[in-house]
Amino acid sequence: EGSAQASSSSWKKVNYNNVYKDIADLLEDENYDDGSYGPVFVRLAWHASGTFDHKTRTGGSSGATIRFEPESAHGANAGLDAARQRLEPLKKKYSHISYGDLYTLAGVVAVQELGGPTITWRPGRRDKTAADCTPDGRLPDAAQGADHVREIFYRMGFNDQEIAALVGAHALGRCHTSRSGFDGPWNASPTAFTNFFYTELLNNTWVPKKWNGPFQYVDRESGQFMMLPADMAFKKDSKFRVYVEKYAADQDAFFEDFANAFAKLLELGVDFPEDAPFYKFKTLEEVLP
Ligand code: HEM
Ligand SMILES: Nc1cccc2nccn12
Repeated sequence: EGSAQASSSSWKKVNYNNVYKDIADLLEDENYDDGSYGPVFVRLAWHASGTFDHKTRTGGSSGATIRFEPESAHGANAGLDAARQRLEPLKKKYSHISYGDLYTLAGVVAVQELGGPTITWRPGRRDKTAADCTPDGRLPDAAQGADHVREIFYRMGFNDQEIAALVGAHALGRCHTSRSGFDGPWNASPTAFTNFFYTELLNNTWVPKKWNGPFQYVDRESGQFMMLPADMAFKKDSKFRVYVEKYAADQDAFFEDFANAFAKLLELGVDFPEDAPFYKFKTLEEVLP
């Protein structure tokens, strides 16, 4: 998956409103997971960006090195080839777009089209080569708790409030034993961007799942839904819990804080051209009511 090394002004040759619409048209597929590529697009955008180290200014969403081995083969990135392959035809169609811009924009489209807040986004990420891949271990380990989560996200430059807002994206999608090894749906509506991650985390009784896979939780009420050990850290840790309770009680507050933190995540490590415009895209529904 090589790409013509974008010149510093390639980004000006792309109509991002058209790219938004084409990505939105790719979302639905009744034969994929719960009927949408939205959740895995959000995970691709987050993993492409979450490698950033603010001390060394390495990693982050400029470069899109997640598309190359060894990074694409890191355990945390298992399954993301499904998202990259779904988006590949758009790289062909919009030859001047960078993978970095394409992958992050796909995350924006997914959040917005699944009912989430408007995410401000800028073009101008420039692709790098496989030589610039980041080392493994920069993304969080779901088997660990609050101290590890803080270590990973403080390294990116986030605070507790931003971390607690970001994890609300677990309202989307599911775990796959073939990818992370964890299993299962977490809720009956995994393709709706809501504050349900927080309400379910707080309102359900979560007990260890009895199975021979990795340690995870299941809700005692239905026995159907899951939470990761790292998810439970947001309920157990008193500083994170303050935000979990705030977002469970107020979806608008969650949307506002998520929009700010997700926009910041997707810009980690990028030196944007100073004339790159900020976009606030309309959803398909707003354009074609
Ligand atoms: C707090 C640390 C986090 C940990 C330990 C974590 C871990 C995981 C794991 C193990 C999965 C299941 C992967 C699979 O088997 O397919 C997953 C899925 C997902 N994660 Fe996270 N995650 C974290 C934070 C985030 C953040 C910050 C975002 C986005 C802002 C995010 C978005 C998602 C989405 C959308 C899915 C569903 C993907 C799908 O359905 O294919 N996660 N996460
Ligand atoms: N959707 C999803 C993915 C990964 C972890 C998780 N915990 C709760 C929900 N959830």
